[in-house]
Amino acid sequence: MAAEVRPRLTVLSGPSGVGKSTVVAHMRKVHPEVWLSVSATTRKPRPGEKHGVQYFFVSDDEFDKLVANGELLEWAEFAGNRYGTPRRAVLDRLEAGEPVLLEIDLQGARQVKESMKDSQLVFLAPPSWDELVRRLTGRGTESPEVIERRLEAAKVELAAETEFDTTLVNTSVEDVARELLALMRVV
Ligand SMILES: Nc1nc2c(ncn2[C@@H]2O[C@H](COP(=O)(O)OP(=O)(O)O)[C@@H](O)[C@H]2O)c(=O)[nH]1
Ligand SMILES: Nc1ncnc2c1ncn2[C@@H]1O[C@H](COP(=O)(O)OP(=O)(O)O)[C@@H](O)[C@H]1O
Repeated sequence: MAAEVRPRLTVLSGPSGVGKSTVVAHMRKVHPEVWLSVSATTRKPRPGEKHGVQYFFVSDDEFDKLVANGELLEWAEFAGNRYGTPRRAVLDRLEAGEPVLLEIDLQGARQVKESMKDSQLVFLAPPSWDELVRRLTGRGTESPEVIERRLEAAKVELAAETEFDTTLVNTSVEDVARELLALMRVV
């Protein structure tokens, strides 16, 4: 099989509130067969979140062990919690010839690019700064202080856009989901 048609590892990153979860949810509604890695995290589950679905919720000790045993493809600390991608499940999917999608932060995206050279990094950008603020505020899940902190982080993330292979601007969820599927060669 030629290298350019091999299924690739695709990383989706972008500032908090830009619409990453919304785009991924829409994509999986249209194409339920698309596989998304489930990360391990030390963050506490939010109401409605289930172990093994949104995340594998682990203790600090368990996370330490995952790191020590080399079981994570990448990991990072974000807003006081640790998050990491289980390595085995990702490699199994790629070896089976299936495309793989990771929704992780900028620090994780950088590590993946370093360790897996043929991965592609996709940056999800807001149509404008004001729209990002509107979405993050409008979601209504964070306090004003947390929104401020996430917007500070967003400035750093937006400044790193040129490190990514592709930028998709999230104006229309349907359009972005379609473009992402095309990049992953699912459609
Ligand atoms: N590096 C890394 N980041 C992750 C991983 N899983 C999730 N993240 C990122 O961690 C950040 C916080 O996630 P979360 O607490 O679920 O908040 P939310 O994505 O804003 O709802 C987001 O930028 C996620 O993309 C992972 O396995 N590795
Ligand atoms: N293209 C879009 N147009 C308008 N609102 C959007 C769009 N994409 C997402 N949103 C809204 O923006 C908010 C943040 O989206 P979310 O998917 O939670 O962001 P992220 O996962 O990147 O933090 C949600 O209220 C969501 O409904």
